[in-house]
Amino acid sequence: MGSLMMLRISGSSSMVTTLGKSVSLVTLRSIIRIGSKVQFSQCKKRRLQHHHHQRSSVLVCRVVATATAAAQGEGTFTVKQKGTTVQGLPPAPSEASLTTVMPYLWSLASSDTTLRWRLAAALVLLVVSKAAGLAGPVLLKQAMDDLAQPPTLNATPALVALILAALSKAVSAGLNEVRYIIFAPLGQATARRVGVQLLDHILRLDLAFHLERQTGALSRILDRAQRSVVNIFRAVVFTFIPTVVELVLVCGLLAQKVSGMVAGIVLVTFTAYVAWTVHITTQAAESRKQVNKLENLATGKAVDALLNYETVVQFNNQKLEVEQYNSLLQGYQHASLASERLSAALNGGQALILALGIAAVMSLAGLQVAQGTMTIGDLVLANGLILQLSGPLQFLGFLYRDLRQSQVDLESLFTILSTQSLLKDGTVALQSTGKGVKLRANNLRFSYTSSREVLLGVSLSAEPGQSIALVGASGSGKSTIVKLLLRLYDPDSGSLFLDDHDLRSLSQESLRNAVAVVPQDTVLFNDTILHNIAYGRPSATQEQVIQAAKQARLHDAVLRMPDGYATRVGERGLKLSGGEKQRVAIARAFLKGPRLLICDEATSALDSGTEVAILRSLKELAAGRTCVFVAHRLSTIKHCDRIMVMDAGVVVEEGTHQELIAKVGIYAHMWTLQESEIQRTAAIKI
Ligand SMILES: Nc1ncnc2c1ncn2[C@@H]1O[C@H](COP(=O)(O)OP(=O)(O)OP(=O)(O)O)[C@@H](O)[C@H]1O
Repeated sequence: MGSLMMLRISGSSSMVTTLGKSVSLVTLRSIIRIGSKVQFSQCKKRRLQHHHHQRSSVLVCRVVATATAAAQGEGTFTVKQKGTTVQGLPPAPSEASLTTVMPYLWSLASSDTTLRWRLAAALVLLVVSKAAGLAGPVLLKQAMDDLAQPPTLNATPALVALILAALSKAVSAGLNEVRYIIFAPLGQATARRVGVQLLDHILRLDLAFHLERQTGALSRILDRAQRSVVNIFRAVVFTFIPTVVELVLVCGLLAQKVSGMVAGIVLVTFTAYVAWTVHITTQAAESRKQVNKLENLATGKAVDALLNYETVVQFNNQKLEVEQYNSLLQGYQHASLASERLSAALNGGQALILALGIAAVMSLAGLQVAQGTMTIGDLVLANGLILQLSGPLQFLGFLYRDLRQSQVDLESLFTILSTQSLLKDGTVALQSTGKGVKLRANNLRFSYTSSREVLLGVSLSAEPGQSIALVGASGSGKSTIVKLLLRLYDPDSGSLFLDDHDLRSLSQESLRNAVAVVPQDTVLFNDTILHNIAYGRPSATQEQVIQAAKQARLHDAVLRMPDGYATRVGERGLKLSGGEKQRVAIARAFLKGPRLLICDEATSALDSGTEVAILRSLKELAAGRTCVFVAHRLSTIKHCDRIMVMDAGVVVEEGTHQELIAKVGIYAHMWTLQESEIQRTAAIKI
């Protein structure tokens, strides 16, 4: 005997589903304390290592469940705990300058103890590897000075110094590699956190935000934000800090071992180099912004055309799409070329400054050697140290550019992260299971844009388990009411109540758990049909999903098409008809078991045979739940408890089918028209 147990933990909130009943829990302890309903005991945590280096832990517990008198279960259950919990991000700064980005990234990286240790270890290794690198030229100078004193009695110290000088490079490089390995997870983990949080944030933003953005452009921002985080970390931890440390060490050594003058020239060269790099890169950043903008437009255009492939082909507009894409790409090319030219100026200038600096140091050192104020060893030391510094300096320019570009990319990230949803989430939890919900709407007024009001004072109500229908002319505001019910928008004035709670006071999660929508056009994910149905309740078992599919009259043969349950929609010729897609939507709703069912033109795109079959499924689904039907075909809603006839944003008639027919008003007129249409079609068929 067994009962279904699923526990999902993410962050601090938990959810346990037992015998079809969901209970929100804060920690595992409180699950154990529930006692009378569910008892977890002998819990053992087991860590699992998956491929792709993912780790998760699994809690295996002995569970005794006595949820209802009829169903009792006892047995050992596996409780899965997600290994990839994501903590919240620190608040994003309002703009992306170096002074705001660094503290932001620092707080991202330092919020995790392991990452903090990695960062500390990487910084220690950095100093040690730099010191090892600089030891090379110093040892070389030592050997030169020893060997330059004839006759050399004992050459051993000089030879040892030469060998150590050669080895120091290898030691420095080796330590560098270790630093990369220690650092890599830090950059990756931080980038992942940014990516996950950004997607989470975007998905929680309101519909208005999503309607204004192009999906392709959003996905690029998501992509670039993660790359930028890694780039900035790499640039700062591997290049800027090391170069500054190295510069200080080199100048100190030169001043002490060679001369203050040489150290001064190195400092001037470095300053000129950085000034040139910053000057050109600032211009390049502007140019890069333009490149990004045009690239986003071009990608967005291509994604749009691909997503709307069928429409493009139906209107024979391939040429138009390609031409528009081409002109956007041309703009992108011009902007990229300008960016490339700046890049060439940057590289040329940097090389020149460096060459002039080295020439100045070497000629000064050569002069001093000739005058006898400097040894050959000093000259070798100066040369070695400058070469040591020039390597990372060249890298510095490249990474500074990268850094500025990343800064530009992060600006888009911050803009999105600081965008707040227009809909403030409430705190009251609407009961998600149980009988139908009580629905009230008082005097709803709403406009999408300030220029036109779409709803001009709509009131409606439904008792638990009742069904209401919204009918009326196209554009009269029926779907808008549905959007308000789902709280995709808030009304400008008036209020909506579910179970006597104002919709604005409800948590959106609980609201959406209690409501299911069967839309006109069901969107399927590129996954198996089972997955698409399970989307209604991801924690459902395969048996429950198949049961829901049966309730929606989706035949097993369709589920298994073309060979087994594993085929993804769109793969190996698996494509569903309009009616089958509707059944998937209905199966989703069955699985969800909502308190409020909304059918927005659920059958209007179907032939009458399929419509009858789907209406039968819908009727079963609707039983006991509160339902809102939006329909053009009146035959589909004539049994509803209340029918609201809408026109230009107001309810013009309301009542039952019989009452409205008896009234001989708009509804009765629409009914007569549709009936005679049906008879005419039937006559044509005969
Ligand atoms: N996102 C939007 N932005 C601006 N106007 C919108 C938006 N969505 C709908 N509208 C407008 O609001 C009005 C009401 O639209 P709604 O979709 O609610 O009508 P409907 O009665 O459901 O129509 P139909 O029966 O054709 O689906 C229409 O004039 C429509 O153009």
